[in-house]
Amino acid sequence: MGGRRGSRTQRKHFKQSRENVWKRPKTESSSDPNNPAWQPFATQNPSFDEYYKEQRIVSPEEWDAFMEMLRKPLPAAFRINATSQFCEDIRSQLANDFMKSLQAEAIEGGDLEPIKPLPWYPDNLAWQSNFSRMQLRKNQTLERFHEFLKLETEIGNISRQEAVSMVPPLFLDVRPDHFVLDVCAAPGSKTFQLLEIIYHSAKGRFLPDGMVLANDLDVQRCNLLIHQTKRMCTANLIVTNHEGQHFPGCRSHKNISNGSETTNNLEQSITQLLFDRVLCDVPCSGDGTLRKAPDIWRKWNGGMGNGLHCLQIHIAMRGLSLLKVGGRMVYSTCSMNPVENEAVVAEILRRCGGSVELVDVSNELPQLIRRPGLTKWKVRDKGVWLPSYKDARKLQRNGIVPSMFPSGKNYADLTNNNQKSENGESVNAEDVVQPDDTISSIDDLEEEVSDLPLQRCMRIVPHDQNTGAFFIAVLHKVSHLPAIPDKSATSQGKLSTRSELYENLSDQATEEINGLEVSSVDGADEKILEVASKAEENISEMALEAADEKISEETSEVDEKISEVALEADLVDDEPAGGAPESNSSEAADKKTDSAKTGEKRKLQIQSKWKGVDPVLFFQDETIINSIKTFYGIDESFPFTGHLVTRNKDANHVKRIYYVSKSVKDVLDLNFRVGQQLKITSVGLKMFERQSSREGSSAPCSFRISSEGLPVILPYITKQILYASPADFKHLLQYKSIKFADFVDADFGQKAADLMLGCCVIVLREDHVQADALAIAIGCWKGRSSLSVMVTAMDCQELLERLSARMETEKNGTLAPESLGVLDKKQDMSGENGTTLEDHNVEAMKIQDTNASE
Ligand SMILES: C[S@@+](CC[C@H](N)C(=O)[O-])C[C@H]1O[C@@H](n2cnc3c(N)ncnc32)[C@H](O)[C@@H]1O
Repeated sequence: MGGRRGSRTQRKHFKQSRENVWKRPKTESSSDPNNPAWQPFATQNPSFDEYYKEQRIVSPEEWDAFMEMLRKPLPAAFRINATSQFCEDIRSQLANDFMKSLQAEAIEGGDLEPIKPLPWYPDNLAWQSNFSRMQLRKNQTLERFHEFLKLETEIGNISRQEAVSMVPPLFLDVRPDHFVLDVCAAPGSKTFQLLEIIYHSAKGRFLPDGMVLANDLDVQRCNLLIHQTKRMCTANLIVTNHEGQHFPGCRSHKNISNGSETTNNLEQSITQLLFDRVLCDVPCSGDGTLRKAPDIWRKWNGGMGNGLHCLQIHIAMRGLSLLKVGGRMVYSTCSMNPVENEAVVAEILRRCGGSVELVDVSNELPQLIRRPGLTKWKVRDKGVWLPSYKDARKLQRNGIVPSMFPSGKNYADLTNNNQKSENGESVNAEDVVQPDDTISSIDDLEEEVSDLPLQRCMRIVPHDQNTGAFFIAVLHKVSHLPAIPDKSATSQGKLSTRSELYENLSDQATEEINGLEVSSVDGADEKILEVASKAEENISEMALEAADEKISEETSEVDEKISEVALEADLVDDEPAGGAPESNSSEAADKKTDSAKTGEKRKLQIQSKWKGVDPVLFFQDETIINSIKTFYGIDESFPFTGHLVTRNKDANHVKRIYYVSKSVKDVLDLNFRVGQQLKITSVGLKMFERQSSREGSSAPCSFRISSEGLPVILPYITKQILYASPADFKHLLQYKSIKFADFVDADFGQKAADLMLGCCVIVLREDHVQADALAIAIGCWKGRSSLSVMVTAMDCQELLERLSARMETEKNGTLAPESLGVLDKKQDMSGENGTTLEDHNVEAMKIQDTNASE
């Protein structure tokens, strides 16, 4: 079953592409070679050649090899889900079965290695196949491999992900207790990987201490991410929907114990949302994915990166301000453009003035071939090369800012001999050209070279190891960020008026760029106005950081008020959440007005209620909680109180109860205290679902355990749980519903008959005395005369095959699939009993248990 026992949800709506869905939509004619209108993609673009030759991203001698590789299709890469209970089976199937059986085909086709583990990925968990899609369909051996890839992806045991895209999470050095922020997370490949790393290093513990907060600006992509990560079955994930550059700080100035709000636990809760690790996989022009998305050849132009540079800096700066001192942040793009890469890293280093270091990670992942970051590059704008910012000024290129250049210098400061920025404030010493730097004539200046250690950045180029291209920089926060004024678009580029900014950005807003649709007029307007107003107000990320970190008593009080007011305002038109008191609406409104004056910036983030987003509420209905505990005999040691949440305001009609880890619970507690600054689109692991069938409502407990939640609670269940022999377990998977009298093990049949009506858990009896979290177990329905599985047909098939394969491998002789009467897959799935109870409804329940209405 997928992921950590797998989410059994239908994935058909999300099939198009998990990794790449945020990219440009393919036109019908461009994607289907069988369509008569289909034309092969042009795989050249003269401006691309000119741009990158000039940037010298590879040496002139390598240019042809680089271009040749860019024109070849990208080999398929995938990762085995390290937390899947079949991880080892799959790894061994790849190494022992497919590697050998595919070898002959590969040699025939001229490839030496058909599939191979990526040497730099730990534990042989990531693989690359050298077959193209067409080849995979060619013959039976390949088709079998193709089917394997499809099924295991569907189940969640493997994830298709571009090899280079797997690199950034590996450099984050994530540990099981870390709080990790994934700022631009959708569609979630790296979030999934981060969670895997947390779980894997937590050594099988189903509730690690850490958590991942995955954020994305685009709500639809957030939904894709939620779907994708469902397969992880994790209680340690929060998904939010914010602009990364304005991600809320959630600073609470009350040091409240957890217990005062939701529990009696006296542990101190967190008072600010800070992270041990931050991943900024920012929106970019994406030309590193040319091999996978060849339509980029046609769309590519030299200005694409310029339009994203400032946003990338803002997102990265916000990421750094949310990072704990001592923490690590990875900045990455799938672009080859230095303006989106080294220039951004250089600018954040300058802004952080020594509080952030670029880490030399040359000793980490030594088998990954990478090249050092560039220290010199040029900027191209509207077909003209600009070696330094002075050229941009000369040519009045308003869209170009000093930080795009290697030196980051604003020559206006030089020529004006002025140590003040344009808004009159002192600028960061590192940005000012010092006297001994003075250039006698700025016309002398040709090519700029950065004096920052940008060679520590990593560039992955396609022809080094047959991949896409990627850029990665690893940053370490050594101390609090300095409080310095913003020197973003306005002060740097003399873009002092809204109209200038508008014009500048409109020029750039011509392309649909990865993850950021700047082509739409509305979208562009919104972005432009936002940047313009930001520039006018001179509100910087640094100022926010300063406010966060060097907060005075006074501001602290103000913030607290804002939070309280926001919370109260929330409560006026909503029901109390988390046991917080109700408030008087006019008072709240007054307070809100006062606070609004003092906290204009923050007000934007603290909306009293997030429109269109279900509230997150702690579930505290003791009657229901106790009925669940009693029915399933849940051991007292299972942390229940304060860990259950719902998204339904109507306590009487709660359909799903989600479980959250301690780390997520702490963040939710904090979020309530700060007036729900986080716009949470998804949180928690679906643990219990209300039975709505006729039989279900007559069962003693109206909630069943969901498939996703089962692994977490399994070790704590003492009632409604049975251990089936391999033969009976397989029969259940095969026939889906079995009468008590028909079980091979009559004793088991009798025990099943003795269970209470309703949901129960059947564990595969191995050597376990007691089920542990890694045991193979399925949710079933105990009807009046039979037991029915509550698992999707696809998951049943996967489980059956995996169990059969395991048993064959173990060669214990007695449990060969044939001897267990395992039916042919097709026969099995097409039968009436193929209907399963996943996503149960009344009808499904009736069909499954044919005797239910007796
Ligand atoms: C390169 S993709 C991220 C890919 C993702 N990390 C993964 O591995 O699956 C960039 C993402 O940034 C999002 N995005 C664009 N602008 C953003 C912003 N201002 N704040 C946060 N996310 C943003 C896009 O919606 C897109 O999903």
